[in-house]
Amino acid sequence: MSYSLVWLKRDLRWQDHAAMSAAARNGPFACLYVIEPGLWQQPDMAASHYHFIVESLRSLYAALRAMGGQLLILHGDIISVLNALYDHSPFHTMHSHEETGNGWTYERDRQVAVWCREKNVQWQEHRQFGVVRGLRDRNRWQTAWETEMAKPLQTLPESLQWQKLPFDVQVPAAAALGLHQADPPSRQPGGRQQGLQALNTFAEERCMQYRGGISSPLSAPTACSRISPYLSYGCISMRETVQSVRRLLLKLPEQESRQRGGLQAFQSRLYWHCHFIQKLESEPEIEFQPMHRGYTGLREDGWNPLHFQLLTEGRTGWPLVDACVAMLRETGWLNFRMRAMLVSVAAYPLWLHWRDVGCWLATQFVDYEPGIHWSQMQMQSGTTGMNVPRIYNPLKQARDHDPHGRFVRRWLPAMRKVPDSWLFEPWKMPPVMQQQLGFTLGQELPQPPVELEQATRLAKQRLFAVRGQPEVRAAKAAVIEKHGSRVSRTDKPKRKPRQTLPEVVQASLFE
Ligand SMILES: Cc1cc2nc3c(=O)[nH]c(=O)nc-3n(C[C@H](O)[C@H](O)[C@H](O)COP(=O)(O)OP(=O)(O)OC[C@H]3O[C@@H](n4cnc5c(N)ncnc54)[C@H](O)[C@@H]3O)c2cc1C
Repeated sequence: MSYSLVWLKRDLRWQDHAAMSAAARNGPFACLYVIEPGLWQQPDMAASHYHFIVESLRSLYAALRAMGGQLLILHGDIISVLNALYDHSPFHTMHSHEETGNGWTYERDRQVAVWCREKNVQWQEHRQFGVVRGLRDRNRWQTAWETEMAKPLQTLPESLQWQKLPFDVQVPAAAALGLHQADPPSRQPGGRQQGLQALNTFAEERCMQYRGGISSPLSAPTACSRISPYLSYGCISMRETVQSVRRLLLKLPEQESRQRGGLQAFQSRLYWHCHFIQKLESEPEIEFQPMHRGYTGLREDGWNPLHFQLLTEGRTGWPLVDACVAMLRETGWLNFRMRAMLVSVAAYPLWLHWRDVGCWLATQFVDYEPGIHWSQMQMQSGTTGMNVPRIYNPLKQARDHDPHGRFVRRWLPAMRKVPDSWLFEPWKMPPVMQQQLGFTLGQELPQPPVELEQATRLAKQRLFAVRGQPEVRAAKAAVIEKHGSRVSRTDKPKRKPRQTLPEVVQASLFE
């Protein structure tokens, strides 16, 4: 008897799984995950992503087995794997979730569509977030998001007809896929249980620190929810997350204002998750080209390999920047503000193009989600054309968010010897003092490669010269029309009408 195939991608769960639920309601089905060598050769992919995925697959494998089923995990390019399965036992339908991935997965999906047509296999793609494929009108987007989030969770029928296939699990070592980067030793572990644990501990307790706690790199690791990798690889679904938060909010007594405030602010971030992914879904080119094409050529010719090397090695000399790189290496995670600051330093004083910096950061973030990542890379580099460029000064950020140097001293051992008065600009310590403390400038204490204020001013001038061009100004409206948020214009309860919408809305993200 023929069956349906469920192709799992960034949706490593069975709960609230539209693709699996549709297949299971339609008779016998089999579940497949493919480890595709081509994907792992892309410059934005890293060993940490792979290990996280393998851990998540392990927990899903056990869960399906406990239900009497099977998770096929096969290694090879997707077309060969589909051919092998089809040649062994042909299937009539393939179900998967819509994926807003990188350029490689986009191209691969086109090939899969061709294969399905040739084999007469019906490929049904289901929505997994509030992201709309083929979106025509951004104005009604938020309403569509609300509708999607309010739908009942997808369930599996009580009696399941598993199609078992005689293929052994194939999980190559990371090195066999060419993944040689170190796995951050304190990275969040993959798996649904771990995702639920992060969500529950946050919703019940940690959310009380959310407001006011998410900006400093000291408090953010516990004040933030830390669910990002579990959403990125689909260990938990967006809908179940939104619904569980809303249920909790309904139950909360009015006087629990700290918890309520935290959960409400968190909820707005969940909305932003889909809002940013929608940009890449609507325009896959923004992985490679500026969102506003008028900024093409802005940084292309100025690539400075030394600046890039100092940044990626965490040796820029600006203590907060270098401490963030050290933390990333150890944990694979940073809070929003510190991510934005790293990109800002790269894009302005170091004048590095967002694409290469973005590939490097993608390999550092365990939660790498192409839609959020590339939209944010462009926003923080000033190439969207629609957001007022926000430039984070790393010295000011350090004064505001790590005034006593606890963070930098934790991550940069050399900083432990630096007296408080030189905490923010240690390279300015008089030579005698450096000698007394046993420092050699340029070694234990790197010296910034540029003078921060001057280099930032020059970068701003270059950016604003492009921004001021009449044709660039004229093209801005089309970018807003396609990608801008409409939250305060159409769907949000109206308080004060505002004109410069995207900038106003984004402000909430800079806490
Ligand atoms: C340059 C840059 C690159 C980024 N790349 C990624 C990425 O690859 N993957 C990723 O998940 N997030 C990315 N972010 C957004 C944000 O920094 C992370 O989502 C957040 O730090 C994850 O931690 P959390 O789950 O504890 O967040 P919380 O603050 O607890 O937020 C809950 C969820 O809301 C979503 N969210 C939060 N902030 C944002 C935001 N600003 N934009 C869109 N969605 C948001 C995420 O899904 C997050 O898991 C990036 C931000 C910047 C500035």
